[in-house]
Amino acid sequence: MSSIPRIVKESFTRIEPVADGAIAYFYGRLFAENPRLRALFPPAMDGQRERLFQALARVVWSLDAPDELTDYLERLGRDHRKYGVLPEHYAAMGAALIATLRRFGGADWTPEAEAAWTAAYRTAADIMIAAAERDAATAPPWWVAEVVGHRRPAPDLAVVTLRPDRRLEFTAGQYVQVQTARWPRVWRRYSIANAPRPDGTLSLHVRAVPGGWVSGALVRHTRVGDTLLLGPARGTLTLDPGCDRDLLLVAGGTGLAPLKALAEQELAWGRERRVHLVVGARAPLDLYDLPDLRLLESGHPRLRVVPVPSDAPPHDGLRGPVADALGRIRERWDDHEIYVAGPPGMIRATVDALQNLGVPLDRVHHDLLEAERDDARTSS
Ligand SMILES: NC(=O)C1=CN([C@@H]2O[C@H](COP(=O)(O)OP(=O)(O)OC[C@H]3O[C@@H](n4cnc5c(N)ncnc54)[C@H](O)[C@@H]3O)[C@@H](O)[C@H]2O)C=CC1
Repeated sequence: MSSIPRIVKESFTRIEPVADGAIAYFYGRLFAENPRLRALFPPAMDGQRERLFQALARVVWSLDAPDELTDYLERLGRDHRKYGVLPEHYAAMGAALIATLRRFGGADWTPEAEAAWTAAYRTAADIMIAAAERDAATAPPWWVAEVVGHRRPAPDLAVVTLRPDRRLEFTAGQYVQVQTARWPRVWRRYSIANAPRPDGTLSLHVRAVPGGWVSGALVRHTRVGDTLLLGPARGTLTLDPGCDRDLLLVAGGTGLAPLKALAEQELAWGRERRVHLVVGARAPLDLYDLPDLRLLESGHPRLRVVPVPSDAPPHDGLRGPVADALGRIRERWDDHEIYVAGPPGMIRATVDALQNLGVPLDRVHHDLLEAERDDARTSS
């Protein structure tokens, strides 16, 4: 068996403690030697540095799991198309990476380590390039989408409806990356809030978070007729068409978006499954989509929508943390397939509550890791 994984992992453990300096050096060197590449990256590099290191760590630690690694690299290669990355850029990245490792690898950086990293990088780059080329045969690197609807149900919220210039295929529950003209090369993820529609439009639920570049631009500075760029649809928070258990969908704030899409999809399939959509929000004003949800409910007896404002004064409905409300809506959920989306704390509290109610964890689907990653960013 090849010794490359072992050598690469061992030398990577020397780099991890000095990751910040190493990544800063890597980009400094890359841009000094290839000034034109700077234009592919956003003006502020903070999140970028973190993402690069996370991707590198994931590749290094999966070297012993070739199938998983190939899947990941192929996805990475396809996703890099929207940044304008070309095959020739990989050699420049590889040279800067090896130069960085040589500098930060200390006394353990040997010719053997350099040979192992060079071989591993070349293999990874070849997989990414090949996946990007295959993808280019069927899909554009990005879609230009016109804003055809922009509703502000609350000062910091917008429901934005977009019409891509060509059909953007997606499965209910997936997300797209969005770039606004105001913040070139800055991409942010938003869940698509609808099941695929015949006219190809898609809606996003956006809350302007404090200091949020893209979210602020989408809520406050975007009008009907503007255009945005969209990346391809991604994500695994999707329904299993073979599963016939009733559905419980638990949303917190704009985490409603993917769950509304799942509810629409399930209802469009027209099966017997019943759907509970529990919508957590801080205040009644934050139940921004309730009129639409009530309309959907009125046309589908199998759907029940339960709004749960957490910080609202007493009223005649349910209130309090959405996790606490579940046991009051129904005693048992262990016969349901369950999807949860919202802020990381809400996802964690909901999963704990479901576990206490006896629900097996393999029935509970969520994007906690990705929600944490989004939340950790100072600007969204
Ligand atoms: N696939 C997913 O999981 C998606 C997740 N999101 C995430 O959902 C969040 C939505 O943000 P907002 O609308 O501002 O939500 P928010 O801050 O207004 O909270 C929504 C609900 O979650 C509860 N909550 C918030 N923090 C909590 C905590 N630490 N523990 C327990 N409950 C908590 C609130 O009481 C409220 O009921 C964002 O973090 C966004 O990234 C958005 C779309 C998709």
